[in-house]
Amino acid sequence: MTAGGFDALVPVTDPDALREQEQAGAALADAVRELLDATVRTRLDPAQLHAAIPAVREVTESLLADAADGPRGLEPSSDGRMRVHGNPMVGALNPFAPPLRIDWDGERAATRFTVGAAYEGPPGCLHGGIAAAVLDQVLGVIPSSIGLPAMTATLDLRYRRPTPLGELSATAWLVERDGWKLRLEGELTDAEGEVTVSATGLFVVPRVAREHLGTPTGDAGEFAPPAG
Ligand SMILES: CCCCC/C=C\C/C=C\C/C=C\C/C=C\CCCC(=O)SCCNC(=O)CCNC(=O)[C@H](O)C(C)(C)COP(=O)(O)OP(=O)(O)OC[C@H]1O[C@@H](n2cnc3c(N)ncnc32)[C@H](O)[C@@H]1OP(=O)(O)O
Repeated sequence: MTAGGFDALVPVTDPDALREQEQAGAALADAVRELLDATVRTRLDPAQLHAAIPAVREVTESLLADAADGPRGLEPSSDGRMRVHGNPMVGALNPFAPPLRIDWDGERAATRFTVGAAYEGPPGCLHGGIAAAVLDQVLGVIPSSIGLPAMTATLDLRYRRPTPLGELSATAWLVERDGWKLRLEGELTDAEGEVTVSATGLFVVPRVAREHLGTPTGDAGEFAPPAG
């Protein structure tokens, strides 16, 4: 990802060790993403499917030997930015995330990504809820990148044509700012360049974030914790 529009960062004690941890976690997520895709696509017979389960469970048990009790929440990254690593769209540690890698320059955000069998809704096409999640995330990056971390208050979608699975892109842009409210628009586009879904969103800086303004991170919708 590119840097955000401002550079408020949190101090990281040992960035090299943290980077190594992040890279290993992301590599594991990549491998599990392949497993997810294979699980959906496999045509092995019932006995072969049952035979695969113990090995998968063994890996799960090994990972749970040292795991958080619940969601990870906001954590500092090796680059000093706060991130939700479990985010289902951009989280580096989440195998369900495509993952999106969103570039932004303040008032515009864009991503190219690939979706396969695990995201299928209508046959051969992207599930509409996933399209909504992608657009929610891409629109949601912009408020943070201009220092106004905001939550989705409304998200209106127009599904213009089916979105084929495969390579896609999404873009979003700021239309208007009115105090703590931001109006954003965006589009999901297929590999042929056809717009398949268009979105309009109202994002509102929540009261809790208003108290923390001045310490946003500029990253994918996260904000820094309160000082002290
Ligand atoms: C558990 C705590 C979490 C705290 C997180 C804090 C900050 C995080 C910020 C960014 C990071 C978040 C996510 C990552 C980025 C992208 C991922 C995609 C985004 C999401 O996935 S995000 C999850 C889905 N999202 C929600 O889960 C929101 C649930 N909801 C609420 O949390 C409140 O509802 C909220 C915050 C929307 C407003 O509440 P509030 O109390 O802060 O603000 P308030 O009511 O004062 O409204 C101020 C002005 O906005 C107007 N306004 C409000 N809502 C409106 C609406 N729906 N339509 C038209 N106008 C609306 C009012 O009319 C007033 O307008 P005016 O000033 O002109 O009178």
